[in-house]
Amino acid sequence: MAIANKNIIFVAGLGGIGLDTSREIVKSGPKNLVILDRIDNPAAIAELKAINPKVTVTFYPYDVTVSVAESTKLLKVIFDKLKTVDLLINGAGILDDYQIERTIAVNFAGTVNTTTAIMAFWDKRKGGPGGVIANICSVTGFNAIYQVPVYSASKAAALSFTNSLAKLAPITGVTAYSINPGITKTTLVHKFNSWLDVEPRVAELLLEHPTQTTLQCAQNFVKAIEANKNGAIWKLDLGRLDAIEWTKHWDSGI
Ligand SMILES: NC(=O)c1ccc[n+]([C@@H]2O[C@H](COP(=O)([O-])OP(=O)(O)OC[C@H]3O[C@@H](n4cnc5c(N)ncnc54)[C@H](O)[C@@H]3O)[C@@H](O)[C@H]2O)c1
Ligand SMILES: CCCCCCO
Repeated sequence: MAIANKNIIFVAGLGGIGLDTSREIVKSGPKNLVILDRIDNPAAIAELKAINPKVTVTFYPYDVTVSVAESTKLLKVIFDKLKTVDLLINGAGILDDYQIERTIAVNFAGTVNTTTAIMAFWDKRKGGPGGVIANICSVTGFNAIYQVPVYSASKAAALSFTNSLAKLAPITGVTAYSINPGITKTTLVHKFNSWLDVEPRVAELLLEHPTQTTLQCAQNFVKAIEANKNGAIWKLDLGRLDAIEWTKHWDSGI
């Protein structure tokens, strides 16, 4: 998908990975970049507008843990204004294995509910135009950081959901792919709690290994958007962008 002249909704577009990705997206000249986020950062919005004045950058406060009905109400405001939306990026995530329910609510249910809400506007069975969803999951969805099993499982769940969305594209007209960053230096990863304190030094130990910058991640994120490959499982690790072949161990047959 060429980003130029498209309308993009970016949930969590102001975070560490999010803001650098928003910067790279704006450089590619979409018509609208609508950022939904729990954090409000007017200076960041102003900076994005200044990067490319031709792009209309708007912000709406949004917490992905609200109901589908609440999400739908916000999306209606956006669709009434934009008329069409080409890409939804779901990027919200927390990393704190003390917060079990909230981790599942933000990282998994938040992605599911926001996706479910936009289907009302896109589903071709209701005369919708279809659309594209990019879900930010994680390499921990492939193989866990087992000291944060709740976080890792929430990302595996989001990855599984995204893979199913892609398989359902012929029915719904909505395609989907996952964005799976490796360890990327943001505030999320500086320090975080392991589950039941099984490893108090988990962040310190992980950060002893090579990481990537948010800019490297963002530049590869844009390449994945441009590739626009339904069902792709993109690994964005150590400054690389690689499509992962998922190993099939069982097939439902349907
Ligand atoms: N940094 C990494 O190493 C890494 C690796 C793989 C995946 N990820 C994922 O990338 C995404 C961004 O992470 P980051 O490292 O930039 O961290 P970050 O903490 O800088 O960004 C997290 C983003 O999620 C938003 N968010 C959190 N809770 C929310 C809620 N309830 N409603 C709406 N928005 C909410 C935050 O406001 C922020 O914009 C997350 O989903 C994270 O799990 C990060
Ligand atoms: C340093 C640990 C970062 C974990 C986030 C991977 O999704």
